[in-house]
Amino acid sequence: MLLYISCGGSLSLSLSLSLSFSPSPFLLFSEPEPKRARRSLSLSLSLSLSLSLASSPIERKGGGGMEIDRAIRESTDRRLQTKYNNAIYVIQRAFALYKLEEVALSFNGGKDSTVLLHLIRAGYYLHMDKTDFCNGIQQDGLLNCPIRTIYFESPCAFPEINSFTYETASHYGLPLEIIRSDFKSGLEGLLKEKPTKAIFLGTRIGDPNAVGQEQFSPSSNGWPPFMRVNPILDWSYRDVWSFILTCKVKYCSLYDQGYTSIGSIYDTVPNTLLCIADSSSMEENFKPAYMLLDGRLERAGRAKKNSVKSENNSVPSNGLNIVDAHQSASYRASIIIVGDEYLFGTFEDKLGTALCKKLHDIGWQVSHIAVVQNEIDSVADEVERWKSTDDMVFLLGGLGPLHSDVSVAGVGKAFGVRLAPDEEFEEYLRQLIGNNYTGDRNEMALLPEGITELLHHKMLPVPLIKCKNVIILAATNHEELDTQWDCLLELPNINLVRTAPFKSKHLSTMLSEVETAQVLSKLSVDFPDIYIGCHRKSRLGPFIISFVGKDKTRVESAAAKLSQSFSEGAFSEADCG
Ligand SMILES: Cc1cc2nc3c(=O)[nH]c(=O)nc-3n(C[C@H](O)[C@H](O)[C@H](O)COP(=O)(O)O)c2cc1C
Ligand SMILES: Nc1ncnc2c1ncn2[C@@H]1O[C@H](COP(=O)(O)OP(=O)(O)OP(=O)(O)O)[C@@H](O)[C@H]1O
Ligand SMILES: [Mg+2]
Repeated sequence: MLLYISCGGSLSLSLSLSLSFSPSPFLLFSEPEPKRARRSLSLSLSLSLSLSLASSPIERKGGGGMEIDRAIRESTDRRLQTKYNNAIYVIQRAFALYKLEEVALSFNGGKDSTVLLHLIRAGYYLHMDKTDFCNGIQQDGLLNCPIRTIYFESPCAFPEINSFTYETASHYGLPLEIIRSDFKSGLEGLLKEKPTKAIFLGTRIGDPNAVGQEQFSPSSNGWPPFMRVNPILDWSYRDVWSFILTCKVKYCSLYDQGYTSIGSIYDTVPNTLLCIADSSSMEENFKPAYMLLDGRLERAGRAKKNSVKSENNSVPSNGLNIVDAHQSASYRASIIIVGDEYLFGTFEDKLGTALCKKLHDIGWQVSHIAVVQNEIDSVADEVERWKSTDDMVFLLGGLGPLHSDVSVAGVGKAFGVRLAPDEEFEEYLRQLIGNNYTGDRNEMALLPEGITELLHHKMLPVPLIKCKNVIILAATNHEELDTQWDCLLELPNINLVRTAPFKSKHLSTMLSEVETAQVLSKLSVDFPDIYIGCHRKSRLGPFIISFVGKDKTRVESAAAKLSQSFSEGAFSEADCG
């Protein structure tokens, strides 16, 4: 369903002029709150085009976007200026490529779309500025921003987000098009009703949906055809807040209450990293979003989709359901060991086994352990194979500055993303190894773009690398593995969930495999939820049968059933540590 709401703006010059003087929308807006950080705005008298218009009605009403351009140019933040210039370039390219009525801004009141809105206002002002000078048109008509603005309104949105979106649209005269259906069908309807060739989005590298996107990316297969324009794709969390604070633009009040990335009311809470410890108060208080130091943790307040699995281990009588119940309570991991030395037989891998034990101890199943060569393709193939079937994939080895250290590149290839320099990781490496790199850029700081999360912990000299559900461990011995594992268990939001531990029982017998085979085969059918494994240390020594599962009673009854099938004393309990 599509609703068109005119908020005081229009594509027509005269209409936008008359409506922009209506005072009511502006009353909704106050100056930025005092607690927000302010930067002094020095009024330099440089002969910039924007300053030459400083006293025009555009500036007085604040609708023309020139104040944004001026705030950035007057700031001393060189990084922000570069990011701004690049974003404006992308926006101007879009305005040059498409007719104004064919482009739309996808705006949802979030911090990224707030930045995007103001960049578009500035880009539009600069674009029109050039056009008008060419055409000899006066500037005074550009009080509002007449870019079509689409908002997918949902009953699950925070009321603060909803009202901020409406107020902002009203304030800047954005012609708002409200869509009350899911993104895909909403866009199908939109494209049928109005020719829409390009849509501006506030997507940033690091967003789950940014993988593989460029600044201009056609919509995905299966989506209606349009160009996704992502002017702030390369902006960091810090860049977003530098822009908002430098330009002193209003943002949704939730960001002053500890929210750092906003989804629905059902999956978003304030970011605990901003919680202010105050034992005297019963209430939890939070610092504003711009105080978050590590932007990589901006989504720490967002619940992970599908992260909560059923812990219900109850066993129904029907065997099929037993399997389902058992599987739903288990997480699966795979382990990939990278190293030619293990394949030559020169060294024996012990860390993989130790990691299996650690995973087993937190109730996870290890589906697979592989040893691969130091080749990007070997790593990529193996990661590719397991990343979608297992909850987590662990890589051991192949991390470092050597030609044979290919784990990071292999992971990037498996996800189809390129490697890009990671400033923060580079800084850690610099602190650890000084400036003794080969070449002018540290190759170890090239990480898979858009999917890398650095896992920080005070016990780790360098954060661990996580790409989606793949974690690259940096351990070379048991002690390091123990430390890294303990850190992983303490870190929030990485989905390494402790589940019900496995229970096991081991029986030892001097009976032969031939004598026990038939009974064991029937047991495995009767107890599909229990792993029944056999092991012997020597051909002539005792034969060990293991029963492993999450339900202790089921483990016990499977073991008891085996014992009862043979003469008394044929089995004794074995301790397999
Ligand atoms: C205007 C617009 C265009 C989109 N186009 C695509 C697309 O082409 N392909 C796609 O997979 N998702 C597309 N999406 C969905 C987004 O990738 C993403 O799921 C959405 O922004 C919600 O993010 P969240 O799941 O983190 O809340 C689009 C969303 C919007 C609002
Ligand atoms: N409901 C929506 N209506 C319109 N556009 C949307 C909607 N949800 C997402 N988008 C578009 O997708 C972009 C990315 O969404 P995302 O949630 O990552 O960023 P944000 O909401 O702007 O900021 P935050 O990360 O703080 O939530 C938005 O900037 C906006 O362009
Ligand atoms: Mg959001």
